[in-house]
Amino acid sequence: MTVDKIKQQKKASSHTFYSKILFVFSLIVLILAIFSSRISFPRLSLIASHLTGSANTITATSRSTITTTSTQKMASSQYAKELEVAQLAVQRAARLTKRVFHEKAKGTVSKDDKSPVTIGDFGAQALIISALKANFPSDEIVAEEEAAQLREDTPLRDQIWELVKSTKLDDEAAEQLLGGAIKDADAMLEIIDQGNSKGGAKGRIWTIDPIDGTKGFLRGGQYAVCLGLMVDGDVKVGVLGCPNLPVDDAAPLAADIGTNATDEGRGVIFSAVQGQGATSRPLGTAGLAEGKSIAMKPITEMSNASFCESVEAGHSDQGVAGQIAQKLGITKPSVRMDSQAKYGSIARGAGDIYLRLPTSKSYQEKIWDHAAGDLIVREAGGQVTDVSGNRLDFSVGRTLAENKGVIAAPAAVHDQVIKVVQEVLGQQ
Ligand SMILES: Nc1ncnc2c1ncn2[C@@H]1O[C@H](COP(=O)(O)O)[C@@H](O)[C@H]1OP(=O)(O)O
Ligand SMILES: [Mg+2]
Repeated sequence: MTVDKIKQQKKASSHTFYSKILFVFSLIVLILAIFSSRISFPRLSLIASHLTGSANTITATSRSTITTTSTQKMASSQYAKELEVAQLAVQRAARLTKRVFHEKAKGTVSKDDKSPVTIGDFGAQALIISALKANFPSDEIVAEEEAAQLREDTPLRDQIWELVKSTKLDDEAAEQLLGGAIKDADAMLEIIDQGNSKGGAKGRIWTIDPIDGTKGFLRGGQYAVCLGLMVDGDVKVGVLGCPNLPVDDAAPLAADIGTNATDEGRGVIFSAVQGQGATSRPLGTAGLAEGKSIAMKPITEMSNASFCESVEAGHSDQGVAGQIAQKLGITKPSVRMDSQAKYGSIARGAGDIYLRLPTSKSYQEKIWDHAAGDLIVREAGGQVTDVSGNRLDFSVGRTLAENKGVIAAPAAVHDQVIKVVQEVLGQQ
């Protein structure tokens, strides 16, 4: 054996020796790393890639880091598509209701429970459900209206169909996102009846009140187009279109807010996603206008606070509300307005407290009358409960069977308000 060959063999065996040491060392580091909860998986693979020197692993690591980042981004904008579709659907439906609002004859008929419903209610419900079904076909829907009456009344059906087929957003992309036009009048009736879910605690369920505050709508006052998404009984997305509220979030709640609304400077969409805050934006006729974050106004002195309640004395006990306000030290008279516009108004700090006191033992509030407003107020820094201080439970069907009344106030004073509510109700 030549000296050269011996040298080569020694070099080779020492190379194998060092490789073995490096391999054992790598193994120890890897085991330690696995047991250390502080080291994340991307960092783990980075260590592995350094140890093995494999270019492939480095690529995989970068990819896994990118995936993690985009997953985190997705998590922070969870329900982004639902929010966009919901806001555009409400904007389009509000466009339809505004056309009816300005007509003298609103195609009003009486429902079985004697409450009024107009061609605006039916038309808005058809447009919203059609947009939801185009985007989320397997979601369930709890909506206020049903088409039975329209199947018997062809002239009324045709009047609604004329409205529905001619109401569009002036934005091609927005219309496309909402799935475009409904096929014909019969398809419209079927769509209206897709809002017949029983509700409940499982899965994705939308709630729709196409015109909340129909009595206000007929009087020329406040009303709201309302849409909420519940997932497993919890409200995740809420949108309120309020065509007759001032656009300006800072506009104080005037006593005449509930009457003689005009289009001038009016029309706002409130929206919220659970954990992402609440927003307001002008109600438009095309794509969505830019939104602004909204928050409830802190109450420093109860004597300066204002409270809202229903115009309709049959919907909320105004006498009891007056006693509660007096006991709280509120000196201003109540601001009366119809619909969930009350929730939106306190969420942006135009008003402070919303009181809804039961007028009968048997009435059960409907989930579509509260789902969106409840989330928007809570996301703006408020608390919403029933008169006993329990959170509204949207998971028990089409009504809030477990709750009586609604008390909404800034979180910091909500307990104080509930205490007084219970004192006053206890004396009844
Ligand atoms: N006795 C009642 N108590 C509370 N709310 C009621 C009562 N009767 C009807 N409502 C509902 O009040 C809502 C309007 O509330 P507001 O007074 O805040 O504008 C309507 O959706 C209406 O439902 P419906 O449309 O079934 O008549
Ligand atoms: Mg309603």
